[in-house]
Amino acid sequence: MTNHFDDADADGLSSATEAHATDTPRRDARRDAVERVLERAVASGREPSRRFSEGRAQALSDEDAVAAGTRDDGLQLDREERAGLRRVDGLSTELEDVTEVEYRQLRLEKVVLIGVYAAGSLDDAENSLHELAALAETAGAVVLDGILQRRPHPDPATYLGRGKVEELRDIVKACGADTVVADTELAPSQRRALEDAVKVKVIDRTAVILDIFSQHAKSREGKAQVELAQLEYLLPRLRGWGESMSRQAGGQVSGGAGMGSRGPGETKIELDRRRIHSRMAKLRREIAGMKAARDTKRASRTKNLVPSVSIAGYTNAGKSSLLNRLTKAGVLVENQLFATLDATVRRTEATDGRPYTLVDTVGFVRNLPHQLVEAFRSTLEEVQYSDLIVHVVDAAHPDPAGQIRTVREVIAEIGASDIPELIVFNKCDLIDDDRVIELRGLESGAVFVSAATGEGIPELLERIESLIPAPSEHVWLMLPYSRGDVLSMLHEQGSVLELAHEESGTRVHARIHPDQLGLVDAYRVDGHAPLPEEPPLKRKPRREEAPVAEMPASLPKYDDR
Ligand SMILES: Nc1nc2c(ncn2[C@@H]2O[C@H](COP(=O)(O)OP(=O)(O)OP(=O)(O)O)[C@@H](O)[C@H]2O)c(=O)[nH]1
Ligand SMILES: [Mg+2]
Repeated sequence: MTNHFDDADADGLSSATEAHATDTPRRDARRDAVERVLERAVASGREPSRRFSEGRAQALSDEDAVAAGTRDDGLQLDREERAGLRRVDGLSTELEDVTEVEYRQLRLEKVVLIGVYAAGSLDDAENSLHELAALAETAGAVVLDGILQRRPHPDPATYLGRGKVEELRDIVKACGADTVVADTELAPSQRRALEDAVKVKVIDRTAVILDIFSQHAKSREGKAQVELAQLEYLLPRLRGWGESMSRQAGGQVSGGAGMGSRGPGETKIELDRRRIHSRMAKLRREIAGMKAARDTKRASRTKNLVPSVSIAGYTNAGKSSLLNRLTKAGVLVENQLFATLDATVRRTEATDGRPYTLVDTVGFVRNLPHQLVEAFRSTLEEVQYSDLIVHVVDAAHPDPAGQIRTVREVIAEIGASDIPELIVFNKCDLIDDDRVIELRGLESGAVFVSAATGEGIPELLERIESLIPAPSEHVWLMLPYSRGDVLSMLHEQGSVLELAHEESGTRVHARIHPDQLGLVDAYRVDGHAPLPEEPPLKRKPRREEAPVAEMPASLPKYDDR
């Protein structure tokens, strides 16, 4: 058997305090561990050899490459708070310490990753493993080692094949890991069998993502939804005496159930189940209540006829950076997965004065746990009801097509695939011209920007403005000074194109929504005549600016009928 964990590495990693002190040693350690695993996989799988030093996480950017972007933001609001969430070494999570109901409060620390890939899909497995390592690290763990096994399908009983399970047990023992993380969603029975074999906690990708979400959710609704998702995940995975005894009764296992199957007893499990069910019911009720409040809020936005643009995309693509760049919103930006977990809505204005909202959303990830798709409809709901989806893609990522596919799948899952989509390749400061050509081939209508340098942002704004629905009706009005309310309605919801203060009132040329025509009918001076040729758009005069002196010639004469 290969030496999975040589001493030099062990030294570097055993001092987890050091690794926690700054990000770089952690990241280096993660990268080393993942590369070791991949090298082994290549050696055993006889895949064509390749360079792993190029390997990068599916989502996490290369630290050096994004450093410039990170430094420039200056908007890392709760970064310190976030850093405080990183776990402390020494809180060991031996399987026996963890009662089943507390299973959801994982304390990941020293983890070993495992994955299975089919022949020919090593590239994909590599990306996925890097991403899993990044996820584990975001959750606060240090990645020590791992096993990648090539086989057509995971073993239905133990995920890895029997020989590999033994190897895994040795690796876990040798490096003192306390958790094994599988790069997939494990069936409850697989997880159980693996735990019995390796004697430490085994969790899957879904559990890691849920854990990250639970650490980072901030709003009351976000927290409630994550808890609900966790309980949903937990429920079929409760285990205890009851089960292992019935297994014994069936003659399957005798005495070898292992410490992982020692549970708090059948009654306790039943009690837990009931408690979980009632907690879930309570959470569902609470969420329904909060949803009503959110709907009202959104309805008032919809009622205002303000178009909404949602910024969606793979996690770490730079959505929040882009929102900050577009609106100076001050949203947390981190080279971390799922930095954003609650929707941030910002109101902004097109160059012609039309207001619209920009919504930052939670990042998408491959194999998004289905419990979370359900649970995160709240942030994704903003996507569902938006007029335009700005789909941000990390241009410097090794597999942008894969990311785009994943995001579109989730968009389809939430029933938003009929909303217009604008692909934006971000982080263009990191790519060369060849790459631009390649990406253009992938998505011909895309805009290329850099949230870090501001490159391409004006063009992006222009494209957004051209794609959001514009108030379609032109009206020419003579508003008496007593109707300041109508004028402000035009400013807020429509688009005021020209305006002149005259003796008897304000003369206005504006674009409004068809269902607002009734509100201004009394003041129309265009006599509902066929609309003239559309005049060129002009920037809306600021309200404090001096009134426009003269009316343009295109304006019809005031008709005193
Ligand atoms: N070099 C470079 N880095 C960027 C750019 N835009 C964002 N980044 C970096 O990419 C990382 C992720 O940015 P975020 O804005 O947090 O990404 P996000 O898509 O909101 O991520 P989640 O909220 O985690 O889904 C940060 O380290 C940013 O500084 C860019 O244009 N160029
Ligand atoms: Mg974000």
